[in-house]
Formats: sequence, C-alpha cells, structure tokens
Amino acid sequence: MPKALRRLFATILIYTNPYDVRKLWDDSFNAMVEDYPRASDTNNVFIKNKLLNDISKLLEQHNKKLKEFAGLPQMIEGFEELTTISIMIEDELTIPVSNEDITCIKMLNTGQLEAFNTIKRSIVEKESRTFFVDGPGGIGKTYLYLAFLAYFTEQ
Ligand SMILES: Nc1ncnc2c1ncn2[C@@H]1O[C@H](COP(=O)(O)OP(=O)(O)OP(=O)(O)O)[C@@H](O)[C@H]1O
Repeated sequence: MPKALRRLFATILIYTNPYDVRKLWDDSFNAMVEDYPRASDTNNVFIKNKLLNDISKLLEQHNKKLKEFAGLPQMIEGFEELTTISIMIEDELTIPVSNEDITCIKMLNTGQLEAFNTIKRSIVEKESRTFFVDGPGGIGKTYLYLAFLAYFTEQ
C-alpha cells in the first residue's frame, strides 16, 4: 500500500501539477513511509530523504526531476549512495524461501538455537548490533543463516 501511494503521489505530480505540492507532501508523508524500516538509528531526516529518493526514481521514469516541483523538499546531496545498503536488503528479501529453509528453524541444535535467539532478540529490540558467527567447517553456520533468512522473510 505505501508503495502504491508513492507511485500515486508521483503520478499526481506528473499529470496534475497540483497547486499546493507541499500540503500534498505533508498530508501523505506518514502513509507513504509506513513500510520503511525504522531501526533505532533511523531518524526522520533519513526517512524523509529515502522517500524523496524513491519519488525521484519514479519521476525519472517520466523524465521529471524533484526540483521541477516547487514546494517539495529537496534531497540531501549524496543520499543516493547512502541507500545502497537498503537496496542490498531489498535484494535479500527477493530470495525465495523454501519449505526446507522454514524447517531449519525447528531443527536448530542447542548452539544454533542459542545464537538464533540472541541475534533475533537484538534485531527485534532494534539494538543495531553486529554479530560474527564463527566455527569449524560444517558446524552449521550456513544452516543458521538460512534459518534467519526464512524467519525474517516470513515476518
Ligand atoms: N541443526 C541441523 N540439523 C540438521 N542438519 C544440519 C543442522 N545444522 C547443520 N546441518 C547440516 O550440516 C551440514 C553443514 O552445515 P553448514 O553448511 O551450515 O555448515 P557451515 O558451518 O556453514 O560450513 P562451512 O564453514 O564449511 O561453510 C549441512 O548439510 C547442513 O544442512
């Protein structure tokens, strides 16, 4: 739904050239960013610029630019490069999850389950921590990763 609203917003800009773009932006803002990830370190400036970046890409498909619409906030310079990470996350989310991967979660051994629960808790509580999973070859690191991928994609 938020994605469809962003597309609708861009379509309105392109085809109707509304009188009060800023009001349309302000009124639609919250609904358009509903699906954006909100980590603890994600502030409003990031959300605003991510939205501008997404709208900008939609406008580009019609050879239009953000700056052509007076009243629209402008994106901070260099923001596009900062979004590379979120594109990587979006790519990860397109990987299909097999039933076998979903079964992984129930099959985790004690060590894997401990790691799974610790990392999952940290993600759910938006701690923004980094974990390094190490161990001898064949111990089940990839298996643990597949369980995570299945769990969070399902979510
Ligand atoms: N909890 C588990 N239950 C059943 N099979 C498992 C479990 N954990 C791992 N395996 C299986 O053990 C094998 C080795 O696991 P995995 O590939 O995850 O190890 P790895 O630590 O990533 O190895 P490497 O470091 O060599 O890449 C795989 O065939 C995997 O399916």
